[in-house]
Amino acid sequence: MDMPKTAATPHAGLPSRLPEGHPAVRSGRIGVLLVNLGTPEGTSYWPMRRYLKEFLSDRRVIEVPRYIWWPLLNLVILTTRPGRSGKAYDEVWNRELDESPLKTVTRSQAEKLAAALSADPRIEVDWAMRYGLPPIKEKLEGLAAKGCERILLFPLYPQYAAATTATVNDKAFEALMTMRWQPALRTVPQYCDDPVYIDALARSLEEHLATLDWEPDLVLTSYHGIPQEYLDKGDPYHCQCHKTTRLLQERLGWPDGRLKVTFQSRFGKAEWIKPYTDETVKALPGQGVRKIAVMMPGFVTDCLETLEEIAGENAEYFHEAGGEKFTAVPCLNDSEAGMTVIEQVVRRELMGWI
Ligand SMILES: C=CC1=C(C)c2cc3[nH]c(cc4nc(cc5[nH]c(cc1n2)c(C)c5CCC(=O)O)C(CCC(=O)O)=C4C)c(C)c3C=C
Ligand SMILES: [Fe+2]
Ligand SMILES: [Fe+2]
Repeated sequence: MDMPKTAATPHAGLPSRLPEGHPAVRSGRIGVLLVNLGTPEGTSYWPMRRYLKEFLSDRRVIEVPRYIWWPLLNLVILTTRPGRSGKAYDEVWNRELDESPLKTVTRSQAEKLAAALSADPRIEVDWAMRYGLPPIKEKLEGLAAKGCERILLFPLYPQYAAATTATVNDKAFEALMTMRWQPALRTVPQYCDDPVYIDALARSLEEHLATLDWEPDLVLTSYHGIPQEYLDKGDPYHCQCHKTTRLLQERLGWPDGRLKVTFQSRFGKAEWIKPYTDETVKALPGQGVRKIAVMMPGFVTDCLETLEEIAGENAEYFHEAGGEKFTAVPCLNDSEAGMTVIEQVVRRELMGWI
C-alpha cells in the first residue's frame, strides 16, 4: 500500500484524495457496545458493598437529596444490605466462572451478536456494565482505539427508565468528555413495542408452557418497579411496561385478564408503582387462582431479580398461601429468539451507518 510521503504534521500537505490505508482516511469501523446493569465481583461483604455503593450513589437511581441520602446510605444501608444481598447472590452465583449469571449471559449475548454480524468486517462488538466491571469508559476507549469512529450504545432495557437507560447514556457521554477525538455516539432507544421483541416473548411463553403438564390460570408479567414519584415526575417506564404486555396479549390472542402486569424488586420504604408482584402472588390463591406462570419481559437477561426473587422467593410465597403450581418463564437471554431481538434492534439502529 502506497502511503503519501508528505504529511509530516497531521494536516500538512495531504493530497486532495487520500490513498486507501492512509490513517486520515475514515476507517468506516463501527462499534456496538451492549451495556447491562452491573453486578458485584463476589458475594462477600466488600465486593457487595463496593457494588451497592456505586449503584446506590447514582442520582438517576436515588433521587433523595444528598444530605438525607448520604448518611442513610453510608451508616445504615451499606452496613446491612451487603450481607443480605450477598446471601441472595450466593443462591444464583455461577460457580464455574465465579461470576453472576447476568455477567455470564451478557458476555454470551455479545459473543453471539459478534458472530451474527461477522459478515461485515467493519463491525466490532463488545459489552460493559453500568456498575462494576467491565466499565463503559474502558470499553468505549477500547473501541475507539480499534478505529471505531461510530459507536452504537445499546442499554439492554426494552422499556426506558431514567434509572436504567438514561444513566447508561449519561455514563457513556461522561466518558466521551475526556476524549480529544471522540467517536460519534448513537444510543438505542426503548423497543417495548417492537414486533420482533413481542413475538420472541410470545414464543418463549408458548414454548415454556408446552413443557408443563398443567396450564396456568393466570400469567403475571412482572417488571422491575420504580418509585411512584418517578412516574409522577414523567418517567415513561410504567406506560411502556403496560404497552409491552398489551401487545403480548394481542399477539397471543388471549382473552383479557389472562395476563396481568405487576412490579417487583421494591427498594426502600417509599411507595413504588403498583400492583406489587409479591403482594399479588400472596393474594392470588385466596382468590381461587391456584396455578400461575410468571414471566419477566423487562429483563433481557436472567439475574438475581428473576432467579432468586421470582423463581425462588415468590414461588415460596405462592405455595405458602395455598397455591398449587408455580412456574417462572426464563428470560430471552442468549436464546435464538433473544439473539434475534438484539440483532434486529442493532441492525435497525445501524441504518444509515452500514
Ligand atoms: C430492568 C429494569 C430495572 C429497573 C427499572 C431498576 C430500577 C431500580 N433498581 C433499584 C435497586 C436495585 N436493583 C438491583 C438489582 C437489579 N436491578 C435490575 C434492573 C432494574 N432496576 C437488575 C437487572 C438487577 C440485578 C443485577 C444482578 O446482578 O443480578 C439491586 C441490587 C440487588 C439488591 O441488593 O437487591 C438494587 C439495590 C432501584 C432503587 C431502582 C429504581 C430507582
Ligand atoms: Fe434494580
Ligand atoms: Fe430483589
